[in-house]
Order: sequence, then structure tokens, then C-alpha cells
Amino acid sequence: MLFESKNIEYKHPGQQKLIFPDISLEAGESLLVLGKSGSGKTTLLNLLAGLLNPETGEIKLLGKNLASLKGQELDLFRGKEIGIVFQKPHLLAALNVQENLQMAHFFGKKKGQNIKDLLGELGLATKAKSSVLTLSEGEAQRVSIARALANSPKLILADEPTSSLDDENTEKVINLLKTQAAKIGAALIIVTHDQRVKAHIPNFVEVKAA
Ligand SMILES: Nc1ncnc2c1ncn2[C@@H]1O[C@H](COP(=O)(O)OP(=O)(O)OP(=O)(O)O)[C@@H](O)[C@H]1O
Repeated sequence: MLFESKNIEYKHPGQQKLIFPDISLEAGESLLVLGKSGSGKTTLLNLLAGLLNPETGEIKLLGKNLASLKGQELDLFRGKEIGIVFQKPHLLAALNVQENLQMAHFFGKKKGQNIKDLLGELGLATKAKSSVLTLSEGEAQRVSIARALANSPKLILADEPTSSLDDENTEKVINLLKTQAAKIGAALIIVTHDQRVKAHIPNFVEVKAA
């Protein structure tokens, strides 16, 4: 199994304990994480990315238990093997499109995908040298996807990647994520409350308050 999470529980200070469904995915498989606002979707994504530590349970990517990795080791593993698409693109405004992607190679200490080719596949070939401040919302979202894919990670995590997009761009973004995940042999997990995404990815788990 490429990716597995089992018996994960987490409690934010002063909040109810969150109990998450188990997940297991092979390379090229996709999964939606659905749930109401406040149910714990973003918390689960942060746990799967190793940005939070679960109180119980284990998360394994490429046979490695995330909890067994510490500090810099975990940061480097995340940089190489986990691509995260945040809800808002969070691009570095001082850098152009291409430089934003080069940062991923730098932090992952990995050669990764050819940036020019990747931008071409995401329909951004003409934007390589553009300031990220001049991009439309859909373009900025695609750049943030390109950045998440730049190191050919084995796990792609996307938090509400379509919430601010129209129907056409939603379909484009979901297809891009699926195609790229299949191409690089990654597992894809998309957190969303956007019902439109369900039409494209039938496999789902639901996060519910305990
Ligand atoms: N840092 C924190 N400290 C305390 N409570 C938190 C923290 N982060 C999240 N929570 C609480 O944990 C619960 C789950 O939050 P989370 O952001 O994971 O939900 P979500 O399903 O992603 O919501 P949304 O769809 O609105 O983004 C909520 O009740 C939230 O208030």
C-alpha cells in the first residue's frame, strides 16, 4: 500500500476529540474527504501532511511512519514526497511563476519535474516569467498545483482547491490533479465540501463530529 492512515484521533485544546475514518490508497488512486464545516477536514489534512501529530493511530507513506520522522527529517520527507495545495494559493509575491516552482525544488532538495514542461501541461506556458500578482484566481490556483507537483510527490493533498472557482475551472483543476497524480504515480486526497467534485471522484470518506 502506498499510503495508509489508521485509527487517527486528534483533540484541539478545549474542543471535542475528532475521530477520523481510516484511509488506504495505492498509486494513482484518488479520494475525497467530505464533511460539514467544522467537522475536522483541514485538521485531517494537516495530520496526513505531518503538520500535526495524531494522539493515536499511525500514518504511513511509502512504508514510513510519519511519527518516526523528527524535525528536519520530517520536513525533508514532506518536501520530497508530499505536495500540498492549500485553499488559498499562498504564492510568494516577490517571485515570478517559475521562481515560485523553483522554491519547491530547493526545499525538497530534489530535481523533480521539469518546470517548463509542467507549466505547459497546466496551461501556463506563457506565464513562466509573469509576476504572480498579475494572475487570475484560476491561474494562481493552477500555479499552486504546479508547485505542489514540482517534486513528483507520492502523496498530493488538496484543501478545498475549487471553492473559489467556476464550474469550468473546477472541472479543469480536478482533471489536472487526477491526471498528474496518475502520471507521477501519486495518491491524491482532496478535502472539500464542494458537491461538484463528487461527479469526478466517486471514492470518498466522510468526516463527522463524534
Ligand atoms: N488551532 C485550533 N485550536 C482549537 N480548535 C481548533 C483549531 N483548529 C481547528 N479547531 C477546531 O476543530 C474543529 C475542526 O476544524 P477544521 O478546520 O479541521 O474543520 P473543517 O471541517 O476543515 O472546517 P471548514 O470546512 O469550515 O474549513 C472545529 O471545531 C475548529 O473550531
